[in-house]
Amino acid sequence: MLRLAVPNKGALSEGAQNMLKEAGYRPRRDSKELVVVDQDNGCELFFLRPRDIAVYVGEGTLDAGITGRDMLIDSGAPVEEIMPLGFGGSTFRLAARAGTMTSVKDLDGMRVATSYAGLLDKYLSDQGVDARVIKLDGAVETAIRLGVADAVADVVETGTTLRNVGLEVFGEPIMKSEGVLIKRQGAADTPGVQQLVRRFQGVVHARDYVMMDYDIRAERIEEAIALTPGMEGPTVSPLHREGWVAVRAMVRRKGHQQVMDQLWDIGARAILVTDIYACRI
Ligand SMILES: Nc1ncnc2c1ncn2[C@@H]1O[C@H](COP(=O)(O)OP(=O)(O)OP(=O)(O)O)[C@@H](O)[C@H]1O
Ligand SMILES: O=P(O)(O)OC[C@H]1O[C@H](OP(=O)(O)OP(=O)(O)O)[C@H](O)[C@@H]1O
Ligand SMILES: [Mg+2]
Repeated sequence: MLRLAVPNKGALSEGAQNMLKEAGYRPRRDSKELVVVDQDNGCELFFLRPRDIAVYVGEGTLDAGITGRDMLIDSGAPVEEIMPLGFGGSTFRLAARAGTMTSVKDLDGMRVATSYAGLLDKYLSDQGVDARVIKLDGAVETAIRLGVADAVADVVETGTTLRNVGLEVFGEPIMKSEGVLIKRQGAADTPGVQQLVRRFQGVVHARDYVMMDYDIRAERIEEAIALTPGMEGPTVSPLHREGWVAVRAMVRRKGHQQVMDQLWDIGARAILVTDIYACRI
C-alpha cells in the first residue's frame, strides 16, 4: 500500500488536495481528518504539517510526500525531488527597509530573521557572508520594525506582505520554489509511487495542454503540423470533402490563441479547442 504525506494546512494544502482529487484519490471529508485510507486506490494519505513532511519521508516511514522545494532544502533531510507539481509557486528572497541594502554582501555582520534557517545558512555560507541568522516561526517581516533583525529572508509570492511593512527585496532571488513530490534519497520507486507519478504527470499534462481540432486543405498540412506537432505527431484523418483533412493535436494551453490565429491565417477552419479532463501520455 502506498503511504503518502500531504500538507494538512497552509499555502500548499489546497493545491495538493486538488491534485490528488484530479488524480482519482479519495479526498478527505473535512480538515480534521488526519489519515485517509483509500482502499480503491491502495493508498493511505497522512495529513501532516508541510514542514515535517521531508523529515517523515527522509526517515523512510512514508513512501513519498508533497512539500515545497524550499522546505525540502531547509529540512536538510535525506530526500530527493521526484517531480515538480506546478502549484504553490514562490520565490525565497532577502528584504530590508527600502533603500538600505543592495546585495547579499551588505549582510556581513548583520542580523537576518527567517523561518528557513537551514536554507539561509546554506546560502550565506555559499556566498561567503558572515551574518547572524535569527530563527523565527513566522511573520518575520515584523522583526525589522521591532529591532530584532536588520534584514529578513522569506517566501515572497505577490510581494504584498513586504510592501505593507515598507520593506523591499534586494539581491538575487535565493531560490524558486513550488510544490514538489519527494521520496527518500536513493529509494527505489515502489509500484504505488510509480502509479502516483503517472497519475500526477497526467494531471499536469491535462492542465498544461488543450486538445485542438481543425480542418485544413491537404496541401497546407505540413505548415499546419509545424504549428501543432502534438506529442507523438498529430492525428490526420480524411474529411468527407475533396482535398481537405481533419487534424487533432494536443497544444500548450499557454499561447493556444496565437496558434489558432496562425492556423486561421494558413486556411484552417472549424478550429475547436477543448479541455482535457484526464490523460496518460
Ligand atoms: N503566498 C505564500 N505564502 C507562504 N508560502 C507559500 C506561498 N505560496 C507558496 N508558498 C509555499 O508554501 C510553503 C509554506 O507553506 P506554509 O505557509 O503552510 O508553511 P508555514 O509558513 O511554515 O506554516 P504556517 O504559516 O501554517 O505556520 C512553502 O513551500 C512556500 O514556498
Ligand atoms: O508575497 P506575499 O503574497 O505577500 O506572500 C508571502 C507571505 O506569505 C507567507 O506568510 P504566511 O501567511 O504563511 O504567514 P507566516 O509568515 O506566519 O508563515 C510568507 O511568510 C510571507 O509573509
Ligand atoms: Mg506560512
